[in-house]
Amino acid sequence: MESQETLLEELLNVEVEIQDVEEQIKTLLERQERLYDRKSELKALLEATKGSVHQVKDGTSTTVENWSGSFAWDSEVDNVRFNVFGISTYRANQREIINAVMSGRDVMVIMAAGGGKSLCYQLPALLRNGIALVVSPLLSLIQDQVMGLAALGISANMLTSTTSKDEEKFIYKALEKGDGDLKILYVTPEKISKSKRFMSKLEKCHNAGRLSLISIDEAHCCSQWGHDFRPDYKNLGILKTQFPSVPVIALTATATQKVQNDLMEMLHIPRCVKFVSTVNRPNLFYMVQEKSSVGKVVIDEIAEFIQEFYPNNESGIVYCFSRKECEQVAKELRARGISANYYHADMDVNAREKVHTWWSKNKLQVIVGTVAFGMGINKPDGLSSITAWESGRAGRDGLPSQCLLYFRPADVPRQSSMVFYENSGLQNLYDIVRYCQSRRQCRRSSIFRHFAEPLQD
Ligand SMILES: Nc1ncnc2c1ncn2[C@@H]1O[C@H](COP(=O)(O)OP(=O)(O)OP(=O)(O)O)[C@@H](O)[C@H]1O
Repeated sequence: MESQETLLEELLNVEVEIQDVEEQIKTLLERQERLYDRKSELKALLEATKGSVHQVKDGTSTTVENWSGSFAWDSEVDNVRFNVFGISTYRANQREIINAVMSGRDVMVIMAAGGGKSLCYQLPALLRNGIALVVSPLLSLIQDQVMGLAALGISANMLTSTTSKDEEKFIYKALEKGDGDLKILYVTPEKISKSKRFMSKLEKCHNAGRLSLISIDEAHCCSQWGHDFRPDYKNLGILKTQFPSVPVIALTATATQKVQNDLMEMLHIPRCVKFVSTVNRPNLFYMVQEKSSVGKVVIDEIAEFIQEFYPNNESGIVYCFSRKECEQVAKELRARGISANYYHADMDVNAREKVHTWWSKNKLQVIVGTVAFGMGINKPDGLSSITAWESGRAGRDGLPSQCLLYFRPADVPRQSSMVFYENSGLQNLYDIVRYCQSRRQCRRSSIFRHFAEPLQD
């Protein structure tokens, strides 16, 4: 039997060796992190290079024409901007985009969430003769837009699964015969791909010279490389084929170079004028918090965060992974004195609309949703306690807003199984895991890198 002294000596040696190995692991992990960062940077740069070659070949460039010069419609546009939309000055690229659309060109707009994309097609829609068609992926998004336009006194309608028979009749008459007052018509993509009746009315509208503009909102949904591919968006190329003389404006907040190229191809707009604004949103503050394995602790933390930073009922969204979790989290937040309700695709349309309206009118502080609630909700104020994927909703009024992501490495396998069959699914997931784990890099810089944009201070 070895003496106690020998054992102690060996224990000490082992401890020293463990410490040494831990140091080495730390150094290696740091090295791995740097390499991953450089890898993403190089891949993004490579994509961007491919893109610019493509741009030159296609002649799609923002520099060829001067869209900020003066145009015949300047005074009319200014009048509508100010007196109908109540907007005193343009934000970056808005005026140029409007001029390109008014000139009848196909246009692609990449502009950060809340940057003011809607004005870029709504304003030309009012000035051009006839009806503008807007394709938008989600009911909640469409309802929100139509509500907003009605408040401005603009005649906009939507043709979706919830449209009443009377309203449908009104819309079809407007398309077919030019009756009634309709300037902007919102539809979901299924209408284009599945409703022969609608397409035939649209054709009549076009033949009579009354289809003024086609707008594809959230256009990244067309691309399998985008983060939210929707099969019905795949067929939207038919619009340009059938109505070649009508300008198409494709808008999205997020499109890597690969997605942009894909969109031009899928929507048949190879010669579009492209406007790319910065992805940077200086008013958003990104934070990552380690997520406890105990559910109650996480809810306590979220509730404390809301109560500490947003005591005046400022609006927010909490995103969860599943519908069941949304319901549980909303209940738990209510139990902690926060006015919260859930929103997900399993609810019936009326219940969903009610929650959305309460929240919009500040009768509800927090919506707990799946990403179904993410896209396009136009509510400008307040906080968002959200995943990085959906920070799009936060701070749309330009005021400071916080984006807090709860991360636990043990959640990764569950997420992996969900995205495994998606194009670039795992790659995107690992990017976000690195975003969470990196302690060295500014979080904002990962966003620039992902979209191949030069770093800003
Ligand atoms: N030039 C402007 N001046 C002031 N406010 C503006 C201007 N342009 C747009 N807005 C307002 O900014 C908010 C966001 O605009 P909009 O909904 O068009 O954003 P978006 O780019 O479509 O965002 P998302 O990608 O999230 O849908 C709206 O409340 C809109 O009225």
